[in-house]
Amino acid sequence: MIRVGDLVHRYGDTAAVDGVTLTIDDGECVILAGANGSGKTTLVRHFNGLLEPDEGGVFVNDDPVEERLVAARTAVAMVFQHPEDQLVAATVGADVAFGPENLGLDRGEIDRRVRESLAAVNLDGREDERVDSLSGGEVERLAIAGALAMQPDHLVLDEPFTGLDEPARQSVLAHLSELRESGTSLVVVTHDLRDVASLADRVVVLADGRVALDETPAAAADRLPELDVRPPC
Ligand SMILES: Nc1ncnc2c1ncn2[C@@H]1O[C@H](COP(=O)(O)OP(=O)(O)OP(=O)(O)O)[C@@H](O)[C@H]1O
Repeated sequence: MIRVGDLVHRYGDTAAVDGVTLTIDDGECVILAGANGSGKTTLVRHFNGLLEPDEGGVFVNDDPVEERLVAARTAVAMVFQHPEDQLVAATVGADVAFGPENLGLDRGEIDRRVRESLAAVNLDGREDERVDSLSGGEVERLAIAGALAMQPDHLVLDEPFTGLDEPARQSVLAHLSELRESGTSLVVVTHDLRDVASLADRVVVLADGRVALDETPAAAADRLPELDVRPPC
């Protein structure tokens, strides 16, 4: 479970996250939506301690993130916009293996996770390719594979579908659905609900750093346009 309590994050005098309280249960899929600049990325960066709260705090699996940083980073995997900044190795296989290697897993388990994670994003069998030869969409898929290989309790994806073609999108969606079934919670940051509405249990909309809406997708649909969120078709 991820529990956010009265979280405030300021950049200078401006509160980008302004008193957010939110719980994400295990196995739940939450869409985090809102207009540009509403605080979505800032909020999720607190889920594994990439930012420190000015007020309030975040608990992951009941551990306070600030005090149990390694536990939080093991439990919560993130895929951000500009995934090219997240790549850590020269080849596809080595990049996906990096996280599991740091968990100290044995080689057989690492290889299995690399294979399965690449297959989930339609990059099967491309372990030996250089990352600098990949297209933008392939880099996005590689970053998602890297997060999947961690088999995290909670997976946060910030605008994961922007550069994906339809087969890759369908493949990632199918895998996210399986993950949710297996108890992984998913937080998908987007301002276009068409991507993941079918998967979501809840839609949380931020406006000016505050929770403006927290509803099921069906109940939220009517209010989304006024909050600058594109509703599902
Ligand atoms: N590093 C930073 N320094 C100063 N201000 C920042 C920084 N990062 C974000 N902000 C500001 O904080 C506010 C929230 O930004 P954030 O990126 O969290 O919003 P967002 O909802 O994720 O936006 P987008 O949909 O455009 O990605 C914005 O006003 C933004 O300009």
